[in-house]
Amino acid sequence: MQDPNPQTKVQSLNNTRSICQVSWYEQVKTKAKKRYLKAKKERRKKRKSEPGTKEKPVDIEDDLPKPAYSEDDNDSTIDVIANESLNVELTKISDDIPPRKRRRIDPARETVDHEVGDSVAEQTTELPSKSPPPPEALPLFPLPRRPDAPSKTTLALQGLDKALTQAESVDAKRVIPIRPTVGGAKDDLGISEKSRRRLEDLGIAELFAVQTAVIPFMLADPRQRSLYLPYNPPRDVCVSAPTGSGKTLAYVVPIVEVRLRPHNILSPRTVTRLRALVVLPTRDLVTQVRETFEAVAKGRGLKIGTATGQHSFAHEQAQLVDDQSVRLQGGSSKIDVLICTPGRLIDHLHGTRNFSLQHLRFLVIDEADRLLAQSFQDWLQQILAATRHSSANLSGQHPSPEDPIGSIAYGFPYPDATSPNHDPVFKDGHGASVSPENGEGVLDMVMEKFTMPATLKEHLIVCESSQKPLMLFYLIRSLGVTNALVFTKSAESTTRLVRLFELMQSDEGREGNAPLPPLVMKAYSSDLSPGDRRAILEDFKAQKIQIDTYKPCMLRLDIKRD
Ligand SMILES: Nc1ncnc2c1ncn2[C@@H]1O[C@H](COP(=O)(O)OP(=O)(O)OP(=O)(O)O)[C@@H](O)[C@H]1O
Repeated sequence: MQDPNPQTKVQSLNNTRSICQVSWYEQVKTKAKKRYLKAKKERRKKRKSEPGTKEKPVDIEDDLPKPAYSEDDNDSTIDVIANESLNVELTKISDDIPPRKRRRIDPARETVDHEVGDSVAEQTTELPSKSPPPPEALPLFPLPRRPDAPSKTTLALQGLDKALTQAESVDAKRVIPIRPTVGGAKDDLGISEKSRRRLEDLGIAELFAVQTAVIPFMLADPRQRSLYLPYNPPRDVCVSAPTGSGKTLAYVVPIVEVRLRPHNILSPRTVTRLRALVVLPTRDLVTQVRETFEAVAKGRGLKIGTATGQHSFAHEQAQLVDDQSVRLQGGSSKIDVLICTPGRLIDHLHGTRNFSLQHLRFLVIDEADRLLAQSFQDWLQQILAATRHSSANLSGQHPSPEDPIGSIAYGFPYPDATSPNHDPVFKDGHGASVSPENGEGVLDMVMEKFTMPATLKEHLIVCESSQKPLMLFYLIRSLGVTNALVFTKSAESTTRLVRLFELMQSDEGREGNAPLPPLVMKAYSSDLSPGDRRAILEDFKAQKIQIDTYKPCMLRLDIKRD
């Protein structure tokens, strides 16, 4: 019967064919497997029969490539055929070559190997391995280390101005003779013969430490000696040195020298200009500095003026400027040097027509640490503004070209606050015994560490504030002090302390104690007239007064004792 559906026939034929294929595959697989197992058995037998060979827990199958005809693998006839031939090959190889042995790892030996190093390398090469031999010794990496902490000095100097950290420290004991010794090296102080003679007349035979640093800095370069510096930028210098170390002369001598150099274009002078301005905190200091200027510049024709408020404003104006009737472009001046207090200076900048700082060559801020603590009317900024351009905005004058101005700040530890220019030079005259390289000299100064005279003895009594006068009196009496300066904070407390001391002294003999030598006490303050103040000082120097009470910052005392 003809199949109604020819497709069904074809399919049944196909089914028959696939059954045949499976049975053929099973046959081939069984044969190959048998051969493989047989070969394996023989290999085992052979190994056992070899003398001294123990059965090892080595599975050769692990080392050899796995046959592709595993029990689970029945998906491809071609694979089976290929694996069959592979198995034959493998059988041959395993018959000829002893099977590779799996290396047993002995932990103890492994440790020793690491320690031994070279021998490990030898043993490793014996092992059949394709990996490159390990390096003989691994490089040692440095262990992490805690960085050294910066020194106290480095930390303290952080953020300070370069000029301050690189300050030139001057040895306090350094002196230079005014006149070079016969046959000695010629000095480079820059002081003229005329000035040397004048200083000798004043009893100055040698320059003190701070003067040896500042005077050559301002005079040794011939360009600095000329009045005008058209191509040279102005320079600033900040000086810190102990009281009485000679700072005043250190700026007075260069100013007198520069102004009166014979080769200066204004010598012999035709026009008077205000060239130097010295600012001080008190009238008494102004008077003292004026005396020093007059002494050093004697016979040189230098015109010196002061403005402190001691005289009327009109009187001072008449001293300062020649003509106030009309505005003059370059201003007008009757003096070469002005020594003043900051308040009065600002008054003249605002209120005196033709008073001008535009030709200023030197600006000296003496006692700068105290002066700059007073922000009164922003006086320093006003002065600097008046030196840089026309003071037209202050006294109604017209603009004029700038003149270079160099500033000298004395006793001020932070130069950038005072300096109108960049890169000020700092001279530290405290004579630090440490080297300047390690910055400690500067550090002492920054930390306001004061140098005390070696012979000075200090006594300290801790007491209640109300007991202070009593304790002071006890100290003076018990130590047998015959000359004392007592500083107070105000003129009023100065007077009160003197009164208290007089009362205490009058009470001393009442308890039947042996009378002590009487003390003479005086109050020295701005409440007194200049004449009275001078008389008190003279009496104190002559030891007619045993105790003087002062308001600090009032004056500088120069007392010479034999
Ligand atoms: N080279 C010197 N040789 C001898 N005496 C000097 C010399 N320099 C200054 N003197 C004297 O030393 C005293 C103190 O000097 P000066 O007033 O200049 O000190 P100072 O450092 O300005 O003090 P202060 O810190 O109080 O302002 C003055 O009597 C002065 O005449």
